[in-house]
Formats: sequence, structure tokens, C-alpha cells
Amino acid sequence: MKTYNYSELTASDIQKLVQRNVDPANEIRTIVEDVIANVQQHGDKALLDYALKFDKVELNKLYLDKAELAEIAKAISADQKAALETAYSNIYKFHQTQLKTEDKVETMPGVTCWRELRPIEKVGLYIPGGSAVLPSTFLMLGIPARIAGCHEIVVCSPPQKNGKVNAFIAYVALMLGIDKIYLAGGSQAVAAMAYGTETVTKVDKIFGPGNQFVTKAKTIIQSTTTTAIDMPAGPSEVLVIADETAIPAYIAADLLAQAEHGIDSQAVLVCTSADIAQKAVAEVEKQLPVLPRAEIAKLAIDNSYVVIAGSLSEAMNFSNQYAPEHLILATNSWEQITGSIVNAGSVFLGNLTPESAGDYASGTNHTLPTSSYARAYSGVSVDSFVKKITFQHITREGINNIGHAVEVLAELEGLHAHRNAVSVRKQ
Ligand SMILES: NC(=O)c1ccc[n+]([C@@H]2O[C@H](COP(=O)([O-])OP(=O)(O)OC[C@H]3O[C@@H](n4cnc5c(N)ncnc54)[C@H](O)[C@@H]3O)[C@@H](O)[C@H]2O)c1
Ligand SMILES: N[C@H](CO)Cc1c[nH]c[nH+]1
Ligand SMILES: [Zn+2]
Repeated sequence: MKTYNYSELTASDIQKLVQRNVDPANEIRTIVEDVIANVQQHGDKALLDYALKFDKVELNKLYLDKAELAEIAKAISADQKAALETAYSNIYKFHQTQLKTEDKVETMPGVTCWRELRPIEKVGLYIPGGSAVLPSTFLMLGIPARIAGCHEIVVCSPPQKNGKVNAFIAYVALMLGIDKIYLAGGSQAVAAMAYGTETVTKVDKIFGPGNQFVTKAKTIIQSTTTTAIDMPAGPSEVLVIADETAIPAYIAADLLAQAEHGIDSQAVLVCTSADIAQKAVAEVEKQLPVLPRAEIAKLAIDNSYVVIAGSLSEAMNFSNQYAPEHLILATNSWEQITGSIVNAGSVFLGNLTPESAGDYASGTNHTLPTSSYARAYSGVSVDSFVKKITFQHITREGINNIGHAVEVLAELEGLHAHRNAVSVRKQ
């Protein structure tokens, strides 16, 4: 892994280092725009054609129904079932606490304001299934959607070679009470949920991570349709901040865990100890070749790097500019530095907290902003599946109390009809 010294980096060097997955020649955009236009024009037929072109499978039907899912799910073992149940239970417990009723506020006597939650009616969940099928993502999206009370949940996932989804995706569908899965992947799935086709319902908001095609499609449709998106959740990434108390083998395992997601993933180590950094890189070289996905992980590691920082505060400075999807604090001093985290999707504290725990089963959501979008976006939560509608009620006393201020403000904006709407009510 290429190593840089933080003290030698200029502001523009840092700018270059923290950039990822840029599409300067608009190659991804061009492909995705074409796919979107095709799905918009040809609906289901385009989805079937793309299944053949990209997923190499000829489908005779675009979805699996409840009976088919139940049959596929039978292949799952007791141990696998138990692991999914543990994940379900922890994710459910953590997300359930996010559903909060807010207090009413009397801003002045007789003027009361409050907010109430309403579920987004139709939501679309994208479950990745290209280079790895991710049933964990189905739990991460389906559980908060169910807790929020969304009425219609449309699910798309790429068809596997046998023209179906795997047993784990089918089992999670049963756990979540979801009766249908559309066999569509990539940007075509996003387009189908944004525009609707003969069989796929148009949804109000699309959720879920995916590769660069999926992410680009989400960012395009949010400006060309009335369908919203959760966030740009693209190729996985991790930044590990480590000091002399970190354990090189653990750091390497965490870097490789995200590197194995895809060749466009990135794993960055920012370390205050040159010795630990060197040992961690040696560990990466030792652990990598024996991974079944070594080829993928190697390309991602080639696209990753190490920064040697003078102090934990310098390391955090770099991390805040990088705005990682996952931030691991591999130091016994983590309590002293959490307050200085400004930009990160999800944070893992201390040497015994692997990021994989959050990916699968600790309870937090793993659908998180990548490519520095953690500067402004949060990960998926129950909040992502609801709207917060404001309400207000004004009494006779209230209209007399607030009336004058509104009349003056309407007057100064030259909006007399606004002023009159108050004046006619005042006594
Ligand atoms: N940020 C997060 O929260 C998060 C969570 C989980 C996974 N991820 C990321 O999700 C991604 C999953 O990617 P994946 O590829 O395995 O699965 P995917 O389901 O995102 O994409 C597979 C689909 O991409 C389309 N595709 C493939 N090649 C194409 C091409 N040349 N042109 C147009 N479309 C093409 C195909 O339709 C295929 O079905 C990984 O990058 C992983 O890191 C991110
Ligand atoms: N690390 C991914 C989020 O970037 C989530 C995931 C799913 N399965 C394994 N990992
Ligand atoms: Zn992961």
C-alpha cells in the first residue's frame, strides 16, 4: 500500500487523496442514462433484456411470489436461520427506539405547534446481488420500513444464474412478511421503481446500496422524477485511525473486510505509529492471498493507501476531510477523540469492535453514505422511511397574541392578502 506522510501533504494533495469513484469522462452516467431511458420507454421488456445482457439469465417472469420464495427458503440450515434471527432481533431493537413521538410546543399563549410522523406510503428496496448477494442489506432496509409502517414495500434484487434469488434472500423476505421480489438489478431496477413498469410499482422513495451503476441511477432519478432516494450509498469503504495501541492483525482484517466488497472499494489506514502501520501492511499481505475473493480485494487494496500522522488529532483531521462511510478507532484512547469526529457514516470504537459486527448483527444500519457524502447525509434509519408533518393550532387568545407580528411582517414584504388573513380573524 502506498504510504504518505501527513506533514508533507499539501491541501491539494489531500483533496486528491480523499476523492473516490469519480466519473470524469461520464462513462457510467452515459451507460446509466441509456438504461433509464430504455426502461422508461419499454418497461418490463427492457428489464428482461437487461437481465439477459448484464446478469446472463433468460427470465420468463420478472418476479418470485410468496409460494416460490417459501420453497427456495427451505434450503437454509438451522444455524444460518439462527444467525439471521440474531441479526433481525438486534437490528429491530436498535431501530425501534428511533420511532419517537415529539412533544407539542406552545410557542406563545394560544399558539401550539408540533410534528407527527407518517410513513412514506410506497418504498422501493434495492438488495445488491452482483458480485455478492447481501441478505443482510435486506434486513437493514426491511426492518426500518416495517417499523415505520410503510404500506407498500417493493423489493428488487438481481437474478442469480438460476433465474431466482438465493435461499437467504428468500428467507429474509419471509421474516419481513414480503410476498414478492422483482428479479431486476443495477440501474434498470432503480429506473423501474422510479418510473414504474407494467409489473413494477412506481415508488415514492428508493433505498439501498449498490455498485456505481446503481448509485448513479439513484442520483439521476432523484432529479428527473418525483421519487426520492435515501442517499448515495456506493462502493464500501473504511478508514482506520490507529496508534501504537492498535493490533496490526486486526487492522489488516478490517481493511480487507471492506476491500473484498468490490474492486472500487477503498480501505485507508491513518496511523500515528510508522511501526504499527508497517506491521499492518505486512499483515494485509499475509491475510489477503488466502481469501476466496483475493482477486477483488487485491485490486481494492491497490487503490488504497496509508497516511502516517503526527498525532491522533492530525489523523482525525484527515479522516474528517475524507468523510468515511466507516470509521474505526483502533486505539485504547478512543474516548478522548470521539468528540472531534465531524464527518463519518458509522463509527467503531476500540480494538475489539470489528466493522463486520455492524455490517451484520450488532443493531446499527449498514446502509451508509460513501464517497464523502457522509459530510451531509446520515445512514438509513427509521427516520428515512417517514415524513415529519408539522401541525399548528391557534386559539382566540393565540390569534390576538401573534396577529400583530404577522401583520407587520406581511406588510414589510408587501403581501397584503397575507396580512388580511390575520386581520379578518383578530377581534
Ligand atoms: N454503502 C453501503 O451502505 C453499501 C452496503 C452494501 C454494499 N455496498 C456496495 O454495493 C455494491 C454491490 O455491488 P455489486 O456489483 O456486487 O451488486 P449490485 O447489485 O449493486 O449490482 C449488480 C448489477 O449491476 C449491473 N451491472 C453490472 N455491470 C454492468 C455494466 N457494465 N453496465 C451496466 N450495468 C451493470 C447489473 O445489472 C447487475 O445486476 C458493492 O460496491 C458494495 O461495496 C454498499
Ligand atoms: N460493508 C457494507 C456496507 O458498506 C455492508 C455489508 C453487507 N454485507 C457485508 N457488508
Ligand atoms: Zn461489509
